[in-house]
Amino acid sequence: MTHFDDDDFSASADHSAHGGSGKHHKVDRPRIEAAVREILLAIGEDPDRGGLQDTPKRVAKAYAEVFAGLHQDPATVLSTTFDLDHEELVLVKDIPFYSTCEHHLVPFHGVAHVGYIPSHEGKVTGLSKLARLVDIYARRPQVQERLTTEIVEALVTFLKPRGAIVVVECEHMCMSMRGIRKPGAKTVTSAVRGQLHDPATRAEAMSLILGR
Ligand SMILES: Nc1nc2c(ncn2[C@@H]2O[C@H](COP(=O)(O)OP(=O)(O)OP(=O)(O)O)[C@@H](O)[C@H]2O)c(=O)[nH]1
Ligand SMILES: [Zn+2]
Repeated sequence: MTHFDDDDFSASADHSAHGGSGKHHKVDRPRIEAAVREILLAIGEDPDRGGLQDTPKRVAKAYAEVFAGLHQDPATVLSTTFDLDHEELVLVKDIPFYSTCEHHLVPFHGVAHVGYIPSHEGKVTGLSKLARLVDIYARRPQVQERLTTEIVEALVTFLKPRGAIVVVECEHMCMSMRGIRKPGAKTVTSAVRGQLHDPATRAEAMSLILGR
């Protein structure tokens, strides 16, 4: 019998940018375990030696966590809103996160800065929800550009803000530990929407983001 990961994932997960199949599979741990055993054999290891015996199970458990975002719905996170009558920029910066490069399945990690100007009704969400939003999209096979866009689009869709900005700064392990081998190289991506396109507003947001 197929055993699926038993975490409480939403049935209405947003898969629009991930596979596009519309199917809502949860993480299939036995399948990961079998695949990891195959990889160990393929690299010339003995998956039955003491130190590796539990590795397929551990990797499956870790993948269920690392890719949990595939089965989480940003709508549920951003449904917590307050009428605070605040119509100026709200910015949570330096949100640390780990994601997985979809090209090499190794980590990329860094910080995200997430800001928005609430709608005229002053509808704001909880600050932690912005960090939760980052994790939902980071815990998927990703490229940094899409991660950045998906976060800003979720803000636009669910908060209907007057403007939104997302800046992401990352080091990609696929560029550090292998391939070109340039540890420390940082990739910066940004996405802006609405009033944040205005040069003065954008400059204010960027100075807050960069002013460490
Ligand atoms: N744009 C973008 N590229 C990424 C990201 N993560 C990894 N890459 C790049 O994806 C590319 C994949 O290139 P390929 O030539 O198909 O694969 P490769 O032979 O492993 O490439 P090298 O990393 O150059 O050794 C590399 O240039 C990576 O640096 C990302 O988030 N965004
Ligand atoms: Zn990579």
